[in-house]
Amino acid sequence: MQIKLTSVGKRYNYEWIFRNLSYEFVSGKAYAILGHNGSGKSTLLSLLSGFQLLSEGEIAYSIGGKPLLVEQVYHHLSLAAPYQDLLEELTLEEMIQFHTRFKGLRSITAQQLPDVLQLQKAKHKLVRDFSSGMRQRLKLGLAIYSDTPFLLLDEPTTNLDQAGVAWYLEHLAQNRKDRLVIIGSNVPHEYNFCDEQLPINQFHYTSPNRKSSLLK
Ligand SMILES: Nc1ncnc2c1ncn2[C@@H]1O[C@H](COP(=O)(O)OP(=O)(O)OP(=O)(O)O)[C@@H](O)[C@H]1O
Repeated sequence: MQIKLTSVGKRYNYEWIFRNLSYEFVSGKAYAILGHNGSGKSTLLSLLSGFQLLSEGEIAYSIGGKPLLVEQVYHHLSLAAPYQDLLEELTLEEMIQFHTRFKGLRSITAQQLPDVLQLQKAKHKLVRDFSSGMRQRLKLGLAIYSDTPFLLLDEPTTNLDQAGVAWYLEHLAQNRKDRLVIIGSNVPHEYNFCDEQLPINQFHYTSPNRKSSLLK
């Protein structure tokens, strides 16, 4: 999987979040998108996932050397993010069954996943009754263990305790080979292992006065 950005910019209404972003992401590497709160990390991740439209520029995707339409990216993508919903009315076991109808798992079976998540005791518990750390582990486990070449993780250790952070680092390390991994973060322990760091601030649009930053 390869993603090439050429002069990409995104604005909401009249506010440019970033502009002139040219970059190339390739499989086999892990990338950290860095920046303070509100700097545009989640915005960039959602552009990369194809969930949001660009305001300017181009994003080209390819897989195995063949071009991939943006509409097809979600087939090859797994995602864990704070704004992602879980199905509250399902039990853990049902949630895993539901997920695997759309995305198969890599290296383990659906029956093994609760053990891998260290949530075996919660197999029959409704997701709505999960603690925030359990929810985060479930989101991460479904993303990391989905059989996809493109893994996007936004703020992956949100709500995790020390053991949860260690779990995340271990399971991601075991499942990142040959994948493109992109992490949005401002917490060093969740991205220290990444091969590349991309501070979003360097693409912030700065203008001498606010008027000239308005869209012409
Ligand atoms: N749908 C939207 N409409 C208008 N403005 C938006 C929208 N989504 C995000 N923004 C603005 O874009 C900017 C970047 O937001 P974004 O969520 O990408 O930042 P972030 O770096 O991920 O922040 P955090 O670390 O707090 O999660 C912020 O100023 C935010 O208010």
